[in-house]
Amino acid sequence: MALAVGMRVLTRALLRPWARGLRAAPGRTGPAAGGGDGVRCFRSPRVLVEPDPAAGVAVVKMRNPPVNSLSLEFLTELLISLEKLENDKTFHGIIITSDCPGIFSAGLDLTEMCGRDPEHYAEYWKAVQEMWLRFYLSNLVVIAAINGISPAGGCLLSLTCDYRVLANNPKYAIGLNETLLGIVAPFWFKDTLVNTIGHRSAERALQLGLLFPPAEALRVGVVDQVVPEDQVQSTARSVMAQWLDIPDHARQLTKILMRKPTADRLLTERDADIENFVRFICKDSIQKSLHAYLEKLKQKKG
Ligand SMILES: CCCCC/C=C\C/C=C\CCC/C=C/C(=O)SCCNC(=O)CCNC(=O)[C@H](O)C(C)(C)COP(=O)(O)OP(=O)(O)OC[C@H]1O[C@@H](n2cnc3c(N)ncnc32)[C@H](O)[C@@H]1OP(=O)(O)O
Repeated sequence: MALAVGMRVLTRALLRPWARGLRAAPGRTGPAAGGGDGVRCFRSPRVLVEPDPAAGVAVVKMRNPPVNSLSLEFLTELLISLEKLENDKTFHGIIITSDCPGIFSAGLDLTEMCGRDPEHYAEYWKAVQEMWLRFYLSNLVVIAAINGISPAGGCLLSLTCDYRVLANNPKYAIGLNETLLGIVAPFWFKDTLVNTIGHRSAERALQLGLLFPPAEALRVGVVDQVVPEDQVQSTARSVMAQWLDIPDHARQLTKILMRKPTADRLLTERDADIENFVRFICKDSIQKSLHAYLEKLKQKKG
């Protein structure tokens, strides 16, 4: 008993620095509907939360069609959903997945980084940082059930999770492909990949902008498991049960021990990182590359 209380105090002390200043901004979430068992169901236009209170797990479904691009509004809604779940003692784990067929997330929303003013770029980048910090340091067990393609920011979101299950579909691929767009993955994207697959594999993947199909993703370690498409959710649920069997405080402290140095680096350089991003993204050459890339995506159809 005394040990459990001591662990709780220690956990709070360790988590406190991240809790401060990391609260999600108020957004457009809909009213929480009370469930019959007292557990709240969270609704927002782009995030669907399906709670399973008996298991202590909630499934968070991203539904920002057509491609779940991480727009400012979508990021805000995701963060608010995460915060609500973290603040509800019913939940110990979340499974993040997509409600858009064939696409987990197309990554950062290119329209947020093109043809806007520097203030907008700064606001957007702060939200991207926030998403990374909040998911990376979440006290919940976070499992990605990756049921679609997951480039760049979509891959980053998966990499913040504790475990990744990818559907075995040859159309799906995952990786940090920024260089293919003529842009550079920031140091904290790079650090997260290095922590997951090691320095050499990360260097090669980042320079070449590799998008790994399922078998390759598993071999290099970008994902932990590849399963038939119809088993992605059930696999995520059974992996979650294993993780939830571990005493929560011990697991949370271990997660923080493993991730703190990486998160600290961004926390201490957060403003400089925003300035760097704004300077980089405002360059004519970068704007031209991004415009050309967006045009190519649009013309693909016609
Ligand atoms: C040393 C100095 C260092 C300094 C460093 C400082 C700062 C670093 C600077 C920048 C870092 C930025 C990091 C960026 C991270 C990112 O995530 S960038 C986004 C990367 N994403 C992609 O490359 C994916 C692009 N999309 C696709 O490949 C495809 O859309 C698809 C996901 C495979 C889906 O294909 P399909 O189903 O065929 O759908 P469409 O291509 O037709 O797309 C439908 C519409 O969606 C629009 N769209 C697609 N992706 C995005 C996106 N990421 N953002 C916004 N919009 C997107 C697409 O244009 C279509 O729109 P329309 O319907 O035509 O209007």
